[in-house]
Amino acid sequence: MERDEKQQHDNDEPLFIREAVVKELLSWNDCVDALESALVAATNSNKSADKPFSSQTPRTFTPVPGKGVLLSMPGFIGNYPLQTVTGNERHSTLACKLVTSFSGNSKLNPPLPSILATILMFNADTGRLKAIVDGTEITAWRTAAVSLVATKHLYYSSRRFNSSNDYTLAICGTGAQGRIHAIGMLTYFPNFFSKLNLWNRTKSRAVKLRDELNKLFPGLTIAVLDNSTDCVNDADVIVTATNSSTPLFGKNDLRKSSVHINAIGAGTNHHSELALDIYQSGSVFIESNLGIQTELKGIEAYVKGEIGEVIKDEQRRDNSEKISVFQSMGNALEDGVMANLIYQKFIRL
Ligand SMILES: NC(=O)C1=CN([C@@H]2O[C@H](COP(=O)(O)OP(=O)(O)OC[C@H]3O[C@@H](n4cnc5c(N)ncnc54)[C@H](OP(=O)(O)O)[C@@H]3O)[C@@H](O)[C@H]2O)C=CC1
Ligand SMILES: O=C(O)C1=NCCCC1
Repeated sequence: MERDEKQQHDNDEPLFIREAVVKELLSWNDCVDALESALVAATNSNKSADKPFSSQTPRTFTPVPGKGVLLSMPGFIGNYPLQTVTGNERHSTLACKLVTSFSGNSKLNPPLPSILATILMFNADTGRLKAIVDGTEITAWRTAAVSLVATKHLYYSSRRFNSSNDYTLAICGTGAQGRIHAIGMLTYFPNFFSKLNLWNRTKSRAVKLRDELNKLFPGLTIAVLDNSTDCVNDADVIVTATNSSTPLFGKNDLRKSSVHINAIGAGTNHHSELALDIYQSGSVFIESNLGIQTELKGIEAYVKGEIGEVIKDEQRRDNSEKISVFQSMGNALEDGVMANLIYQKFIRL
C-alpha cells in the first residue's frame, strides 16, 4: 500500500498520508523541534536568506448552524531548519489545513473526535498539490507539543536542575486534548512531575484516562478531583482543555508561588476558561500576534509577547510574577511544519 502511494508520487500525483501512518511517524522530540522553528518563523514576516520567515492571513470560520464550524488555515513558512535523517536542512512549506469542530461528535455511536482535520501541502515553487496529509492526529499532537514548547521555555528550563522533581501537573478537561497533553507532558519532561491531578465535567471520563495513564506511567500518583478548583489548587503546571464558557478557576484558587498555565480550550472565545484576575496578574504569551485582533478580541489583559520571541530569548517571563499563561489558539504555521515533518519521514520510509 505504502509502496503504491509512493509510486503515485513518483508519477507526480499527490501523495496521501493516512492517519495510521501519521501516528507511527509522530515523536515528541521531533514535534517540539519542528514547532520551535514554526514559532520562530511566526515572529518574522520579512523574506530572509538566513532566518526563518512566514506569511499568513487570519484563518476563516464557516459556521454550520447548530452543529459546528469549518476553519480554513493557510500559511507559508520559508527557510526554516528541520532535522531529517539526512541532517539539519532548510525547508519552505506552503500548506492549508481544513479543520472542523463539531462538539456533538463524542455523543455519536461510535463516537468521532470533535476536531477532524486534513492538511493540503503544495510545492512551494510551483503551487502544485504535493500531498494530502490526515491532520486529526497532527492537530492533537501539535497543540500539545506547542504547550510543551511554552512550558519548557516559560517554566521548566529554569527548574530542571532542581534536586527534587516533585512538581504537580493539573489537567482540566480530559477529552482528546487533555489526554494528549497529559501523555506529552509526562513523556517530554520525564521524572519532573510526581503527581497528576485530573478533572473533567463528566467524572467517568477522567477515571478512564487515569486508568490508561496508570499503565503508561507506573509510579506516578494520579488523583481524580471533583471540581476544577481542587484540581489546580496544588498545581505547578496547568492545562485547561474544555469548551467551558465560564472560568474554571481564578487566581485565589492557586496555592503555589509560581504557576504556569497552558489555556487550550475555546468556549465562547479563547480566553473564557480562566478568570480575568489570572490574565491581569500574569505574563501572557501567544503563538502569533496575527490572532490578537480577530480571535483574542475582548481580552482585557496585556499580552507580553509571542512564544517565538521567548525561544529567541527576546522576551521572558517576569519571574517576580506568580503566573505565566500560554494562551493557545492554534496556528497554520504549526500545521505546515508538522505536515512537512511527516512527509519527509514518509518519503524516506
Ligand atoms: N488551541 C488549539 O490549538 C486547539 C484548541 N482546541 C480546543 O480545545 C478544547 C478541547 O478540544 P478536544 O479535547 O479536542 O475536545 P473533546 O470534545 O475531546 O473534549 C471536550 C472537553 O471539554 C469538556 N467540556 C465541554 N463543555 C464543557 C463545559 N461547559 N464545562 C466544562 N467542560 C466542558 C468535555 O467534558 P465532558 O467529557 O463532560 O463532555 C471534554 O472534557 C476545545 O475547546 C477545542 O476547540 C482543540 C484543538 C486545537
Ligand atoms: O488550530 C486548530 O486546529 C483549532 N483551533 C481552535 C479549535 C479548532 C481547531
